[in-house]
Amino acid sequence: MTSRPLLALIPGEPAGVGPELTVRALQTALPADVLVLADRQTLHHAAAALHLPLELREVTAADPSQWEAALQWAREQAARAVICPLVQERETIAGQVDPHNAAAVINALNLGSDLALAGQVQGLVTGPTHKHVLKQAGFDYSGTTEWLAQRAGTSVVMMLAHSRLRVALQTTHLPLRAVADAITAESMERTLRITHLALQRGFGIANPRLLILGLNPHAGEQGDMGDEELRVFAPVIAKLRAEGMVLSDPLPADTAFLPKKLQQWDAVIAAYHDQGLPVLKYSGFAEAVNITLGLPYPRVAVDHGTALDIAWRGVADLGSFAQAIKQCAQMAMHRRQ
Ligand SMILES: NC(=O)c1ccc[n+]([C@@H]2O[C@H](COP(=O)([O-])OP(=O)(O)OC[C@H]3O[C@@H](n4cnc5c(N)ncnc54)[C@H](O)[C@@H]3O)[C@@H](O)[C@H]2O)c1
Ligand SMILES: N[C@H](C(=O)O)[C@H](O)COP(=O)(O)O
Repeated sequence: MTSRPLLALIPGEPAGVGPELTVRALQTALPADVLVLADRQTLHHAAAALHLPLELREVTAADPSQWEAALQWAREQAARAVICPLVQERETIAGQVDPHNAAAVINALNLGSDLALAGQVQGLVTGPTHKHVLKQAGFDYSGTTEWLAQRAGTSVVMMLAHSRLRVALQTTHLPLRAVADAITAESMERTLRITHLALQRGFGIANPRLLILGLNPHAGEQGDMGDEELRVFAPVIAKLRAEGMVLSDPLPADTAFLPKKLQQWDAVIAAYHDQGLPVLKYSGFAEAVNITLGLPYPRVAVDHGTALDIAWRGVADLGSFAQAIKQCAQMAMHRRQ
């Protein structure tokens, strides 16, 4: 038995950079044992394209009693991994998504979720998925965050983070037109509570300070440019402040990210995806990770997409993928303690 956590590792979209990053990560000393959930041939082909060694030992998800011997074999040498194979319908062509292979991606996410919910793995690390090809194949999929939340039957918050900035989102993969209506007093309160609790429990911040971005330009300019800040945000903030939470007023997003201002806060709560993530990615692309707060297990993903334009060429930055494994391992250890 080892004290290292066991994480399920899902490369994501086969035609993207996920298989390449998986193979490259497996060449390095990892801070956790991993159980790869993917198509075996795709990983071998990616390794061959990169001229990298790769040995895979197959186990079945249904029989965890086999796992320890296989994990011990993998620990002995780099470029070895244990895999629960999820067979794709078609061979992967790097850079070309194929809806026929979407089911294998979804099956990997479902298996990873089931294993994590059952406590058979202590966390889930995911590479990038291609939202459109999964939708095209008939899955009601808007993102892995939402998919895992639904399978776990819980509400979650998407937070992207690097060492200098954390950004949590009130809304995720929605058309901009739908954003204002999606932010209700209930949804906002839920987002703030989940983020507050996750920062306390997962990050050791005793009383997290949350900087809340307004929805409208100039945070509504006292209601002249939109009244959501007065009508929806302010009452929720007042209610939670009365419980002791440290929350800013709704602040204008254009100056909220000034480095001096950020020093006083532990996380920024952005109203929508492209209000918060461009700043986060500009300031830390390839070192940041995407953490799903509120799940009953740690789930950490990369901060980038499938990068079809550079897949399997060996030029993709491994930083975010490696950091996702490290962060998930740390969170799993923290929960164990
Ligand atoms: N975590 C995720 O699952 C995730 C995140 C973002 C986007 N996506 C999905 O990925 C697909 C493509 O999205 P996109 O084109 O907007 O974003 P993208 O991140 O795939 O690509 C944007 C640009 O960043 C570059 N890039 C991405 N990752 C890189 C890396 N590791 N190293 C170096 N350069 C890298 C790409 O080459 C491209 O030029 C979409 O279907 C989107 O939904 C998934
Ligand atoms: N919104 C994230 C980003 O832009 O990086 C990413 O698409 C999230 O994807 P998942 O929910 O599929 O992890």
